[in-house]
Amino acid sequence: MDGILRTEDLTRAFGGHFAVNGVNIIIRPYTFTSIIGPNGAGKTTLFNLISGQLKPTRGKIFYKGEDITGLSVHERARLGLGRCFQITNVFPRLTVLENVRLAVQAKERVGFRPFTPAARFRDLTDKAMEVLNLVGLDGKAEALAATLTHGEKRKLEIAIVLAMEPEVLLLDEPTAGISLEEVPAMIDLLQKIKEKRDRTVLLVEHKMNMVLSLSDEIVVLFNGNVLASGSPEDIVKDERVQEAYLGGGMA
Ligand SMILES: Nc1ncnc2c1ncn2[C@@H]1O[C@H](COP(=O)(O)OP(=O)(O)OP(=O)(O)O)[C@@H](O)[C@H]1O
Repeated sequence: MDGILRTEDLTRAFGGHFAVNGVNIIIRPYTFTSIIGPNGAGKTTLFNLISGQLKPTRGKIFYKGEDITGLSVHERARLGLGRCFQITNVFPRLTVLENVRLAVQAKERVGFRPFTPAARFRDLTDKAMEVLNLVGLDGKAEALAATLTHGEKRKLEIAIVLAMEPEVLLLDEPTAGISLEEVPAMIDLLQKIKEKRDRTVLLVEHKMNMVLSLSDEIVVLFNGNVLASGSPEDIVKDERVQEAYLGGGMA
């Protein structure tokens, strides 16, 4: 089975150091899959290889059976791989709604336009509000993006990517840097995205406890290799995984 995404012997070296080393993973469509591992395990490197920000030293990446190894970030995005690009994606002087409406508009530019300009504007606004509703930022629609908290900015960033309707949503540590009080709301949002079951989600995270409840599948990286992969139940039982996480203490 090919899955929606598959890597084959995916490898990236920096100098003599193999950050990702011969990784073979298969991501099944419409699943929520998390890539976890201790610091330095190679998660971000693997993620950057999948999104196209980094080129592999060796190996291949397939999307829906097609070899996309040579494609740029933008070409991959056009095929349906949507990645949250940190906060740089957000225009701080625009409102939250304007930020998301621009993303809806960018997505629809390529599509069929049956509306008058006014009706089209309403339609874009409605679609943007729908996404803001999902991420819980509808109450902040008219706020300037610059005034959001860090956690809200990360939600906005997710809203912008969701507005572009990617088939695969790539999320890089969505709780990184946000305050502890904002973490449960982010987990709730990830849960909601999962429950919709309308796209495949690939999450990179180093907090084991956070991904156990969210994930259908977990891939554990250690020293650039896949240490284990399987359901959350399989992963918690795996002794190699327990050892990798501080000799038994799951982080
Ligand atoms: N651009 C780079 N140049 C040199 N070494 C790098 C580079 N990027 C990553 N590395 C090294 O590759 C290894 C894997 O790094 P990576 O950032 O992928 O790990 P990670 O699992 O995402 O870690 P963390 O949880 O700390 O973010 C580390 O040893 C890191 O120092």
